[in-house]
Amino acid sequence: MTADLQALLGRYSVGPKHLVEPGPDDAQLATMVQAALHAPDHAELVPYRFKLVRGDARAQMATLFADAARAAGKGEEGAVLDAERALRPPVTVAVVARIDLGHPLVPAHEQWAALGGAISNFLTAAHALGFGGKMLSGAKVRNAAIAAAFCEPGETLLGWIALGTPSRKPAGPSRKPDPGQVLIDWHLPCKGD
Ligand SMILES: Cc1cc2nc3c(=O)[nH]c(=O)nc-3n(C[C@H](O)[C@H](O)[C@H](O)COP(=O)(O)O)c2cc1C
Repeated sequence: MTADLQALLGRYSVGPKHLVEPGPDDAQLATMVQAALHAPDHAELVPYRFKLVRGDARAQMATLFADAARAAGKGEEGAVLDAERALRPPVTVAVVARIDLGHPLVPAHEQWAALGGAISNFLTAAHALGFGGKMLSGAKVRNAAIAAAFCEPGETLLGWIALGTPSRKPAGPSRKPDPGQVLIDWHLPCKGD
């Protein structure tokens, strides 16, 4: 198997609990974004932005997360847990969608598909560079204060990619379905079926 395929087939998500320093540096992050930009993207709209949260900005995001947890009725324990989700990963990348609902050629679902491909390429590049990462969302993406802190009008906060050095290998075997469940020979349905 080629190294490229090994990186692709060996990728797995690593949650914030299992991410430690060091996080990726500027050049490594730029490579991840380059990989994201190589995903299929109809009309090259680049319908997304990645916003880096690192250093002191993590504490600012932690405050937003804790306030959102309190507003959602999670109490002080929930607030501490959610703040921890912002503080633990060495680097977090907020994923912001910029979907043009009125585009004459590219409908919204194609733009979302382009964003999905970008996230996938980003995470595969992170893995190939030796980092762990996980795409995360949760109800807090719909919290008004958090959304306003990350988005311009018309943008949507999809979630965050937590990034760092994995402190452990995946817990068990891959839960992915057999390719045969997904790859199906197509024929025109017979009339009367
Ligand atoms: C847009 C998006 C949001 C996600 N949000 C969460 C989340 O909030 N919590 C979570 O545990 N997994 C979430 N996931 C799934 C994980 O990122 C991951 O894909 C899943 O745990 C499967 O692990 P794997 O990537 O190792 O196959 C999300 C995935 C996507 C694409």
